[in-house]
Amino acid sequence: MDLIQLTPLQTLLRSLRMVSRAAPRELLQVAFFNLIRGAGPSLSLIFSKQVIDGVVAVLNSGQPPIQNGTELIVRQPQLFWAVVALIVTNIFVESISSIDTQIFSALRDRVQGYIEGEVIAKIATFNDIALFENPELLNIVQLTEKGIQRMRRLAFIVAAFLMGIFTLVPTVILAATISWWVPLVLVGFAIPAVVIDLRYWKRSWRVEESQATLSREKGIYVKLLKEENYAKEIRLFSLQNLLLQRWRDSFERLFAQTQKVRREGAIAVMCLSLLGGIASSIPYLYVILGVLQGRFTLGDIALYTGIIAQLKRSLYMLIANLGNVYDVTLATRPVFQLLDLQPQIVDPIDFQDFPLTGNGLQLQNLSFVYPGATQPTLKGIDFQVCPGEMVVLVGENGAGKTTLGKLLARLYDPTSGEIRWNGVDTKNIALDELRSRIAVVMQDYARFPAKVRENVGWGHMPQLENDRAIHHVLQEAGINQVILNLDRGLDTQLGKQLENGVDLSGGQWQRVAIARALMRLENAELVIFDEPTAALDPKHEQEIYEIFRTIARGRMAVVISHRLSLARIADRIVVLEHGQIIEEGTHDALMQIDGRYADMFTRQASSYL
Ligand SMILES: Nc1ncnc2c1ncn2[C@@H]1O[C@H](COP(=O)(O)OP(=O)(O)OP(=O)(O)O)[C@@H](O)[C@H]1O
Repeated sequence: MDLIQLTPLQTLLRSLRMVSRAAPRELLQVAFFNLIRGAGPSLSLIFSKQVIDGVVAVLNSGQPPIQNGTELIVRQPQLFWAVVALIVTNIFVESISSIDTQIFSALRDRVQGYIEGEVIAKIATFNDIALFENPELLNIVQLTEKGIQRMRRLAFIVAAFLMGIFTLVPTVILAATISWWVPLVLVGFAIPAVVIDLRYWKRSWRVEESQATLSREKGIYVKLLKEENYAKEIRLFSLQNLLLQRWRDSFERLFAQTQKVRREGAIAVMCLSLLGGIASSIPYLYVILGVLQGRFTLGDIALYTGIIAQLKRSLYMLIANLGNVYDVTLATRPVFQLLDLQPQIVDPIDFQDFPLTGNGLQLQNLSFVYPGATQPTLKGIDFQVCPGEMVVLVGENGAGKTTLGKLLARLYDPTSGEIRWNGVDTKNIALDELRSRIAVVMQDYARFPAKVRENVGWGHMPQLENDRAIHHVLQEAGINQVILNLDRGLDTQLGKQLENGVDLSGGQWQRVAIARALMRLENAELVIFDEPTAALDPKHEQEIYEIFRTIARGRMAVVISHRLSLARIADRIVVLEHGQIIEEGTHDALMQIDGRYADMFTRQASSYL
């Protein structure tokens, strides 16, 4: 699975398109309000100048001072209306600002909701589990979280950018009335600031990208220290200090790297302010000299001081946002890399008919290399599972048994070779149809924080509300009585994460997972059980074997187990070592050849004596 490479410009354009798709209405509202807010300060400056010049004119006229409002209207209607206009403009701009906050929040939430939805929908509908097992892809998934945050920020940046432009344009026009070169000086001084800012953001993102692994590592220590699964062993083995120290080390390393970039950021901000200060002081001195030389009025000082401050503010608002845009562009790239990721396990373009009967499963010269791995986990696997046959896969830890189970369930496709089911290459069968004919209990089965009904019924959705069917499979899995004893029966919430949730023991959870697989039996022709009895006490093992026998009857069953007593009931045993089949046959036949299986069986049997 290759990640696409996007240039910053491509990412920016896609980000902007996504933001506009996410919240078109809110964006229009923000643009409208910013247009009004942007023009407000310039209007306010013009009216301030008129007020000051009006007041100075009255003071210099030698007439008696104005006593009240009526006299002001009669003697200086222009000054009166300038004051009214100034007050109304200021009140209007202020009141608009408060509405703006709400519109901004709506824009931010819409953008976040839309993009988060796209990302989780992509992850949810992605058929390959490599997304959850491959470090490079895991990094991308982790970086999308930051990308979503930054995309949210992009919505703000767009809004602030509009505000900056709408404020800048009238201010530049007003600034040019001081002299044509004033806007040029301010804009000219801003260019190096833009360059500094962009370089800072680029560096800062590189560090963040390189930190993804480190920050995941830090997250792992937090998880280990906070989650119940690890709590007991961490205490029993006194691992707290070790893990705390590791967390501290990762934190310090992350902090040191970030701090270095922050220092560079602080220097960038200082340079920006320095350049801004120099740029704005030149026209400011020019205006003061102009007043002293009689070219400008006192009102002009207020107007021009305001213009310079505002031009500076809006220019630097644009510059800072330009830097932010760059940062956003770099950070949102993983979102698009994830969205563009093409799953390798896809539905075939031309479905082949999937016959209900045939010669069962055939694995032909099958090899498999995990994405990113250099060595194959499975090599040259050839074997067959006939209809109605129960095959048990045995082998030492890491031999490749679970991997073979994943290939049979088409969670991965073989790197070479093929799996044929009733003569059809499984790659040519519609995924949903293929999976509907497989019932699986995985070694690391899911403990859904959901109701008992859902934990079981999700195995076969149409039966979710069928209490009889659910109780039946719970009975088969030997856990019905436990569920009947719960206050709310099938509607009891399982898992401590939920309020009033009930937790089950490891063996009970395993039985629930078995019951879920049993729900599929109506359609399933292949059952795959990976360590189905690992969490069960030996007293009940025999009972579970009986269940297997019932389940397997008339179906193909592939069972992965270290309990070799289970292997005895199999029609055939396949022994894996280092990803290859080294022995195959019935229990008796394998005992007779006195090879690896016989050795494992004898060792295991002697440990029970
Ligand atoms: N997602 C993965 N990416 C890379 N390598 C993997 C992955 N999952 C498993 N492996 C490697 O593949 C090999 C076989 O693993 P697998 O889980 O199939 O063994 P197993 O026979 O089921 O072992 P066990 O009896 O301990 O469950 C191991 O060396 C393991 O490190």
